[in-house]
Amino acid sequence: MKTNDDQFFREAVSRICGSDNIEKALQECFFFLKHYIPMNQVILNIFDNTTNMAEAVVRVSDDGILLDSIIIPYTRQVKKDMEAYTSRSKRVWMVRRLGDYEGTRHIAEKSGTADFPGVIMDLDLDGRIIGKLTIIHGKETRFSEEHLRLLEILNTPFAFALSHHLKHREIRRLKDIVADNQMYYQEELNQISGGFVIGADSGLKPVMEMVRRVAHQDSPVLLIGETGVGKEVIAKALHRISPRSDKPFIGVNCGAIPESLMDSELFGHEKGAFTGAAVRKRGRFERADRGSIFLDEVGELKKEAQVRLLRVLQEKEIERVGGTETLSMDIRVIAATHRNLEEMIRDKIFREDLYFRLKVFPIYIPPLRERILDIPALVSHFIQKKSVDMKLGIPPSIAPGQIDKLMEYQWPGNVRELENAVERALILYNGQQLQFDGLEASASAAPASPQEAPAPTSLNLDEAMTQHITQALKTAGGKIHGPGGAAELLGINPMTLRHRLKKLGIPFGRAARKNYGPQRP
Ligand SMILES: Nc1ncnc2c1ncn2[C@@H]1O[C@H](COP(=O)(O)OP(=O)(O)OP(=O)(O)O)[C@@H](O)[C@H]1O
Repeated sequence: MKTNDDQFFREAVSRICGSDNIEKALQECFFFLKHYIPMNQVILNIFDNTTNMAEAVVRVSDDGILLDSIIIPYTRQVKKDMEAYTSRSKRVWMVRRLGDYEGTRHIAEKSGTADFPGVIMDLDLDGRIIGKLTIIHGKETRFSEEHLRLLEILNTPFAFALSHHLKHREIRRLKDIVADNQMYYQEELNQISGGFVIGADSGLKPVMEMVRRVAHQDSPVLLIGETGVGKEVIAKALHRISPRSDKPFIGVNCGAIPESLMDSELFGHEKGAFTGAAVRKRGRFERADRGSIFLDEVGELKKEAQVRLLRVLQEKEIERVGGTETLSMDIRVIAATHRNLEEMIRDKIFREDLYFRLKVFPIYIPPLRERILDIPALVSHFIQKKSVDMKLGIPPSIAPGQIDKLMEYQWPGNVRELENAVERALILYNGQQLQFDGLEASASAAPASPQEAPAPTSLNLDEAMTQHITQALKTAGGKIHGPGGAAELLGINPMTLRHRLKKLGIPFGRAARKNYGPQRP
């Protein structure tokens, strides 16, 4: 190595390895190399053999670091070229037109440099090409053998820097997955520490029966019910008993994400896809891969987002915003709504095709006023849970007559409202017994859904039975016998059920089916 080569090498390496941030390092190096080799753009590319995608990992030009990401599929020819490498004698060579050389054609076309001459260097580490460095200058530029010789001196440092960057990137990706899993296990812990379904053996029995039936399939499930009835609780229960239970459960509140961020939230984005997209971000679909995605308030999705969601459901593929790579997804979709989607279809604010995709298996969750027998267990569950959260020591007991009062109330906000009422009572707790005051004032409040008739509130056995059987009929869409029929859901003989229906005066049969609502399975 000549002395000036020695100095050149040291100066260049101090720049290539001078920063953990490869963009910054390449930019520093670019300014230095410009004194020796003509260039107005330098690109570090990788070729991923597993996905057959070529990616411009970093691009630096006279204008600075170019942020828009370029990832494109590469052809068999490129692969051949890479494989032929071992028999090629040169690691650095020039091409008259970047668009004519297979290994650079795709990225050159995408970056508008296809007509330019360039110098290409295979970056070689441990006898394997890990990427390419491409140097580009004006159309008339003639690179010399001396330029190639100088560049080749820097092969190993460039290869090292690229390899270090790729490892760093992989660690970031894995960290992301670990964070996801952590979130998931936290959820699991929450479930174990009391987040299970109260009422699974009473008012929600027909619901849980449906959940158990569908859990082992991959079919989309649509949970329908008023706000606060526990749709998310049921969605988590479904995921938990499904074969995907060891994979993530990712929730999306479709009503809470601004329209402008919806695509990036759901599908992720590439680095530089828009202002502020400084790093690549995985979307919720990608995070939910092999697990379940819970699309809460799906009725709130705007029309454009509905179209994109439909495409994902049909094609089971996503593309990150600003990306070209297509990612296959294996996801169980659980959607939920408190709105009447059929009415929204009539009003042309919800797409019918999306509705049919989502409602493959609809499950109706009845409002709390239709399953008042669950109230005592729910109240006791919330008292236990919140006493721990509020560090109250031994959970207080309930004053006599209070449970009756809670069972007489209509609960327009359903279980959520009940949970809040318990919390309020605990805050006001004076060391005696728990009182639930302030409910009477809103006892006449209308139910959250105008479609639902108020339930009987008496504890009379016949009335409670009527309520329970009516719920099973609603879940079964009025069907009595056969799979999914009310008799099966209730675990009794269809003949016995018919007998009880007559005795209790509950309408049934073909003519009465309309009573059990079109949205209910
Ligand atoms: N069966 C249940 N067992 C235990 N907790 C429940 C049950 N149902 C609801 N909850 C609790 O009530 C609250 C509301 O439930 P959840 O968020 O699942 O309702 P939702 O129907 O999804 O509401 P929204 O329509 O507003 O999204 C939560 O804190 C939840 O833990």
